[in-house]
Parts: sequence; structure tokens; C-alpha cells
Amino acid sequence: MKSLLTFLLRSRKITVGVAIILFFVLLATIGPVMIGIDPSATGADSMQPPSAAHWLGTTQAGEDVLAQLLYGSRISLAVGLLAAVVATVVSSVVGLVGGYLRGIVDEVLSLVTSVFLVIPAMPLLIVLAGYLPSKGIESVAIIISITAWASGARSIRAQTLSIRNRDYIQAARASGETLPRIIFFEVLPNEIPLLASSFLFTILVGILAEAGLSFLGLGSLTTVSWGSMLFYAQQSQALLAGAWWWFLPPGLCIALIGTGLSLVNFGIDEYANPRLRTVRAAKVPVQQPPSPQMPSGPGFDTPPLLEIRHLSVDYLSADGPVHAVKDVSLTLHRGELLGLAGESGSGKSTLTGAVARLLGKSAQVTGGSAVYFRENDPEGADILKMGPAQLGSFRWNELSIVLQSSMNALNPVLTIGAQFDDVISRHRPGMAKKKRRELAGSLLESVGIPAHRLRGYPHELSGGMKQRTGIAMALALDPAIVILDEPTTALDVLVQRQILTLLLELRERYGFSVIFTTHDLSLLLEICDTIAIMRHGELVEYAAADDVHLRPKHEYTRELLDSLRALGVAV
Ligand SMILES: Nc1ncnc2c1ncn2[C@@H]1O[C@H](COP(=O)(O)OP(=O)(O)OP(=O)(O)O)[C@@H](O)[C@H]1O
Repeated sequence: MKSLLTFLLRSRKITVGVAIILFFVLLATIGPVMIGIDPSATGADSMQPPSAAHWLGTTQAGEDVLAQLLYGSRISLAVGLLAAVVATVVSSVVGLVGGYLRGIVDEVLSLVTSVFLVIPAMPLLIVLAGYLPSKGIESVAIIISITAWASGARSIRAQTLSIRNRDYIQAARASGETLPRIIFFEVLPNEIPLLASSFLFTILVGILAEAGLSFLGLGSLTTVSWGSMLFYAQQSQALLAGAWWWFLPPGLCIALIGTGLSLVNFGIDEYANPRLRTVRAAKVPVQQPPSPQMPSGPGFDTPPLLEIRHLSVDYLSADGPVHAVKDVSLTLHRGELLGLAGESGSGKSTLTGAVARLLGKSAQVTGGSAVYFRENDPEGADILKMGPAQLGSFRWNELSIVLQSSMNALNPVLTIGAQFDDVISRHRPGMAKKKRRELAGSLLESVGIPAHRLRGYPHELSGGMKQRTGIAMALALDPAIVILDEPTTALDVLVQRQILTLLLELRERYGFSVIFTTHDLSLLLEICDTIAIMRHGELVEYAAADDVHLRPKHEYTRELLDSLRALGVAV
């Protein structure tokens, strides 16, 4: 909740949007009282332009336009709000119940929703408004909500369908929680950003629909609203008479409140989906001086392949920037297996993600470089500065990455073969189909999976097989660097071991260099040439595996080794 509030206060869109909305709320609540003029009083001269006595001029009947605007804001906002409350309650109940219960209930509710979605809203509104027995603002709001609930219900149903199978909902079901409690206390809170955004959108729809109906003479014309002002201005041909002060203010108010509501809506979308957030800090990497505690790297007798120099990465979060990687320098040599260890949240994935250029928009490289050296290229190329085309051919060809979640990265509706073919044909457009198929088969066999599995689908493979398929794909174009980000964490110990053995064999065969990320220091001590240990975004230890094991420099490494020994792990 605190993070939501901090985000709301920091978001420029939300601040501006809320300021606009508050301005109109103030206008609607205290404006009529302060002006003290009856909006229907007709004493003044007809169609007078703005003057000291009538700041926004007068109408044809001699009413004060400002008084009408202020009273009108009350009615327009009230109709929008009432329509949004009714429509949001209906759409939430329909979307949540249908999406959660599925079956016949969902089918009936979906059918009704679809019927309301296909009927064009404005004609339906006009028909309903034409038959309204009373044209009070409540009736107008209710008919607007009848036409406005369906699109919200459709989105909420889709979200509910996706949430209903998540682990915490299964756990709630298993613990015997009642159906209403699961729907309204477990599912509903996860949909609040969606509900809020649909609520604000419906207020806007309500205000526009009221204005539209009144403009057509179908609203409550005895009540002053922005719509009825436009209706009477149009009836009196204010446009032709050049009486801009009559129709322009209500038009501008509708546009402005629409802008305010939309800005808040965009802000909520950004909260719910951090990928949409715009990065505000400077994009130019700032070179930082070397950190005084930077450990010196181990010697390695092959040429450097990748040099990470003083790399710093921040995330822009609701609570301010998170310094996830702070001034890290590492060198990966040809054929080297570099292990990257550190507790959860120490910045390992951010470091490898930055090198593979896979971080989202909320991540910002605030300093440093990651220079990749091709053979016979002593200058190297900074990966962080590569343009889209250069990056496209760099990934897979020179560097590939296998993620912990890569076992879920296979597309369930495509065969394994089609997914290999996608990668190979994109990067080797000249290769014949038969050759591509042979390459995919031999890659799959190299990770111990028979080539005929290319015809199968991902769901036919076990977790370990999927991860091995991910590794085979990463090797498809014979890259020089393979980054493995906790590739075995989700697998059982036996399968982990098989995959590691396989990885070492493949490295022998193909000669690629590896950055291997894990929490498991004992594993790194066993397989790696060099080890880097991160803590709170900093590199605290960086040395040959033997030195880390026998002569750790940092207190934190000693503590890690001691804790392993205390657990009886042989290190
Ligand atoms: N998208 C994000 N927005 C804000 N902060 C983030 C984001 N992703 C990661 N962080 C923060 O950055 C820091 C480093 O996270 P990172 O995922 O790199 O750690 P890690 O060592 O890979 O952890 P793990 O081993 O659990 O995967 C953590 O404090 C984390 O909370």
C-alpha cells in the first residue's frame, strides 16, 4: 500500500491528472455556492460577451454562462460518477463470477456480455433514453451504465481466468476457503488496478454520454449540465452568432476532465505494468571512478573475451532508485568458466541481464561498459552501445543466455523443431531446410535427447529435458559466450547434476566461455575456473576458484564457506 502511495505521488501523469480532477471537484462543490447566481435566472441582457458582471457572458435567454458552467459541472460529474459506480459493480460481479466459475454460468454471462458489446452504444443509449419515463440524472446515469458495463466485464473475466489457476488461489482452495471469500478476497484484490482503470474510463464515458444525450435533446433538459448548455447553444445557433463564450467553456471542460481522467488511467496502467513506465533519469552512461575496494581479478592465460568495466545499474522503483549493480568489473577469457555467486537480490541477474541487454525499461545502466572482443579485434565493441541491428546479430551468434525460466520459454503450440528452425533460419538465412533440420537434430542429440523429439511439443518433455532443450538452442549458432542464469535451480538434484556434467562436456567440445550464476557456492567451487561473489550489488570477491576456496579475501566469503562446512558440505 505504501509503495502504491509513493508511486502515485511520484508519477507525473497521476499528479497532473489528479490536480485536474480535483479542480473540477472543487468547481462542482463550492463553485455554485461562491458564485451565488441562479443558473436559470434570466434577468440579464441576451448573448452578451464576457464582462465584469458576467465573467463568461450570457446566454440567449440572459442566463449567466459561468453560473451554468459551475452548476453544470455538478450534474455532469454526478452522472459520470453514478454511471461508473453502477457499471463497475455489474462488470466486476459478471467478470469475476463468470471467469472464476467457468462452465454454464460463464457461458451465459459471456453471451450476455457479447450481446451488449456488439450493440453500438450510442444508438442503444438513444433508444433507451427515448423511452425513459423520467429524465432525472439518476435515470440518465443508469441507462449509461447499461451500455458501459460490458467492456469492463470482458477484461475482468479475462484477468480472472488467468488468476484462477495461480498457486496462491489453488492454496486458498486447498485450505478450504469459501467460494465468495476466494473470489472477493483472493482474486478481486489482484484486479484492483484493472477495476480502477475501468472505473475512471467509465466516468469519462458517462460524462461524454450525458453530454451526447443532452446535446441530442434526450437528456434531462430541465437540469443544467455541460451537455444541456451545448444543446441550447446549438438550438440558438450560438456558433453562427459568434457567441463562443456559450459553447466553448462546456466543450473545454469536457475535454479537460477527459484529459485528467485519462492521465490518471495511464498512471494506473504504469503501476500495474512497470514495463510501461517511462524512464526519467539521464540515459547517458556516466563513467564512474574505480571503487577502492574493487578486488583484482585472477590471472588467466587466454585473451579476454568480455570485459565488464565499472558497470553500475539502477532500477527506478516507486521507493526511489535501487542500486542493483554497483561499479562491477569482471573479465571473461576465452574458454573460461566464471561462476557468479551471491545471495538472492545481490544483483547477479541484473549484471548478466545488462550484459545480454535483456533488462526492462525500469533498469538503467548508470555507468560503465561491457566490451566484447571478437578474434583479431583488440579494440572490442561495447555491447551496451550496440544498435538494434548489431545487437540482433550479436545475440545467439556471439552470446546466448539460458535462464532459470527458459524451460517455460518454449512456445506450447509449436513443435520443438519449429522453434529450433525459428532461431536457425533467422540467423542463417542461407542454410537449406534439410541442413537446418540436421543441425537441430544433432544439437538435441548433443544434450541427450533423441532427434525424433523435434516433432514433439514442449509439454511432452520433462522439466530437465526442456532445460536441456534450452541449452541446445543456446548453442545453436556456436556462440562464444553462454550465460547460464541459475539454469538448474528449478530442477531436482539428480537432474541438476546431469545437466552440469553435460554442460562441462559441451564446453569441452565447443570451447565456449561460460558465466554461470547460482546461489550454490559449493557447486561453483567444484566446476569453475574463477569465481565472483556479489553482495548488495557489489563485487566482494573475485579470484581463481582455488583462491576463493583456500584463501578467501572477504569476510563474507569466509562466512559463506563456514556456513557450508557447518551444513556438512564438503568444501
Ligand atoms: N524490475 C525491478 N525493479 C526494481 N528493483 C528490481 C527489479 N529487478 C530487480 N530489482 C532489485 O535489484 C536487486 C538485484 O536483483 P537481482 O534479481 O539482480 O538479484 P539476484 O542476485 O539475481 O537475485 P536471485 O538470486 O534471487 O535471482 C534486488 O534488490 C532486487 O529487488
